[in-house]
Amino acid sequence: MIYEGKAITVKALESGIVELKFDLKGESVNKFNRLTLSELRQSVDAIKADASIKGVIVSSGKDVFIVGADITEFVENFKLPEEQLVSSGLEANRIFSDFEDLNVPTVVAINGIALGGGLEMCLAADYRVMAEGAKIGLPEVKLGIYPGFGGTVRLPRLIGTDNAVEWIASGKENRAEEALKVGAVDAVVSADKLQAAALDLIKRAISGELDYKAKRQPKLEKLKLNAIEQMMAFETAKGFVAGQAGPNYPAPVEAIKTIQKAANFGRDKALEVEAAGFAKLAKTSVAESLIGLFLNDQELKKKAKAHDAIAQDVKLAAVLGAGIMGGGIAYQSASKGTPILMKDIREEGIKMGLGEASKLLGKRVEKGRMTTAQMAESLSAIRPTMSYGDFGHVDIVVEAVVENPKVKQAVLAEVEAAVKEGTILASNTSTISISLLAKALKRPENFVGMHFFNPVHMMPLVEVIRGEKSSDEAVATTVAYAKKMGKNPIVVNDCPGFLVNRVLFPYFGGFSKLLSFGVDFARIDKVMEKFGWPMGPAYLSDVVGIDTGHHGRDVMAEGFPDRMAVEGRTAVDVMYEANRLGQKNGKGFYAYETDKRGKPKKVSDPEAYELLKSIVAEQRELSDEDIVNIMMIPLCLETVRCLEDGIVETAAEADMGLIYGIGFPPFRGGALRYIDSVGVAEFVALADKYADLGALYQPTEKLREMAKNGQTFFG
Ligand SMILES: NC(=O)c1ccc[n+]([C@@H]2O[C@H](COP(=O)([O-])OP(=O)(O)OC[C@H]3O[C@@H](n4cnc5c(N)ncnc54)[C@H](O)[C@@H]3O)[C@@H](O)[C@H]2O)c1
Repeated sequence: MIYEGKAITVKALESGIVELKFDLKGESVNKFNRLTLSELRQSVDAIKADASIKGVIVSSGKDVFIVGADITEFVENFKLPEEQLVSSGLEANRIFSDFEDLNVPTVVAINGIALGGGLEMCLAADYRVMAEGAKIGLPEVKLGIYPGFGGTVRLPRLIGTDNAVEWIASGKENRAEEALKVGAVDAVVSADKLQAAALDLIKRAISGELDYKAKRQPKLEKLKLNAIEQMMAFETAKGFVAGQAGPNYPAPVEAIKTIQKAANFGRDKALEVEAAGFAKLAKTSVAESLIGLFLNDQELKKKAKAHDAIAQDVKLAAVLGAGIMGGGIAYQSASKGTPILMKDIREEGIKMGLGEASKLLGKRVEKGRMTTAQMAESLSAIRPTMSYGDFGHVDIVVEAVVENPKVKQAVLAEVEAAVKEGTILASNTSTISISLLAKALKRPENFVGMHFFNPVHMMPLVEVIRGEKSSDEAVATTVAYAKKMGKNPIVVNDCPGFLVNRVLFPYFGGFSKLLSFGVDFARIDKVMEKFGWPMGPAYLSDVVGIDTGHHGRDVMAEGFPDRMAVEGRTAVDVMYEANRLGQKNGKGFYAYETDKRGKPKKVSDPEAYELLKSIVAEQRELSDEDIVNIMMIPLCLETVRCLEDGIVETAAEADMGLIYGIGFPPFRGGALRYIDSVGVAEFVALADKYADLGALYQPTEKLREMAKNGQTFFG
């Protein structure tokens, strides 16, 4: 044994060939944590010191090669001052360069996924052999940073600037055939032949049949592009990538700028450019938010998994109501492999639900994601019915009829009588308290909320609501069913609006205030879209439906009269009374025309402006910053209240709920991380500045305490 550590071993294979194997003890995958990096340093030194070594094969003892850096370590690491980040980056890079500079040939056997630092390790070797099923890529931009172990230097020198820019700026994972095509790897073989192929390569390099030094050389030199070619490649790429990523996600463009800046340098100088840019990105709030988001998502998955032990298997589901939501739920369940009965009281309802499902399936066939046979199979897994005939075999029923407590209670009592004892009943209500609906049931312990978002097939979140009497089994089974449907479930406690809508309505409260000050809604939309929302509040109201918003607002006002009570006529009342219901009837805040592709296109409508004149209480001149604050403060404070009231258990779940449920700008990390990034004390002071706008702008006592004590939501 030449080296033996907890993450890496180096041992002799045969006639001067050694194997450097990554196999992190106590973990299911290999990752580049501090330990692995320091052991790589020692391994490389040990190889260097042993003159008998003639060649090195790098391999993995796990199913994956190396999944990338240990992202949990980023949080601590990135707190270091920028200069220290640069120097630790350069120190890490010296290890990879020393490995690359070994006086003997090196071959990597990529048996499974090799991402980020994992791929950068491979790039430092002379030759790469890849197993057919493996995937490689540099996904760092998804975390608001770029590759920092030489990826921006070695990849363009190996596969050409255009390909490297595409790989790095998109962060995509690449299959073996793509990797081979662009020259990122030298050979692709079936998994069982990988070791033999690596051995064969190294022997040929040792014997001199392959010139490994010539193979290595381009990675040590400047890029092979003349000035004009460079300008063409980089300027076009920057423009295109900036357009795709948008101004709030700087990392992809920074990566291109770095490749460009280092284009005329040899490896070592180029690595210095990379390290400087990496440290800058690591210190941005975008990187902090996106890394936080990744870690929050991990926490969410862990929490959802904890329910598995007591969850019942859902073999057959049912949905009541074949409307917008019912149709979407049926499609999602069937296409993910759980057959579902779809019941409605109206023939047209069923036709609509089925029509919606077959439209969505048809689109998947069109895009080549599904065969027509699979489409037929999914469609036949949706069984439309107008009776409770087969409900005796159903494991879970999702109720998605109209949003009316009396109707829902009646329907739930009716279905309870038609199902077996252990069947879980779940309501897809958007706002009505689960404990209230449970009052109509004989077995309230089997009842929970299962709140999907529209459109069901697109929106990743499902809120699973635990009512006062819901059992752990009912919650666990619903969580498991949501996961099986490909969704991210978050368990929340009961209150009107649950987490997401309880937080969304105060945001609309802010919107109402702005309109009462005479601010143009189209300007508000623009400002909030620039802030990072996928659509502004006026457009969102039109998409959701003014009637839905109007109704929800009243339910929330009843639930939280101290701060959500409606004061006088608002913009939503005006629109509702004028029968401007939004996209569904072609006019709301905007008017809607159909574009060439048959999609609704919003246009300005003077009539809407005329109507809104009646609700302007007082004309105020407000800056764009005021608009953001007036919209965001109520949303953030309500999220704080949800956490304090125990509606949601952790800050991570609250933030992820908003990102997955309503498209809160991911680069801002969620409402609570947004407060952290403003500074808790600064945020409280900001809210106090708008105190005249009412109770929605009132920080909680606990938040004031946090501000005083210098606490944050995320460490
Ligand atoms: N639309 C959304 O954006 C959205 C989002 C999340 C949750 N929700 C909630 O989902 C539920 C359904 O909303 P929707 O937008 O799909 O409504 P919808 O009006 O499109 O559909 C409701 C369907 O229920 C049917 N129905 C009525 N009474 C019934 C009964 N007794 N048995 C069976 N079917 C019956 C109706 O015929 C209709 O087809 C509501 O509680 C709503 O608050 C809606």
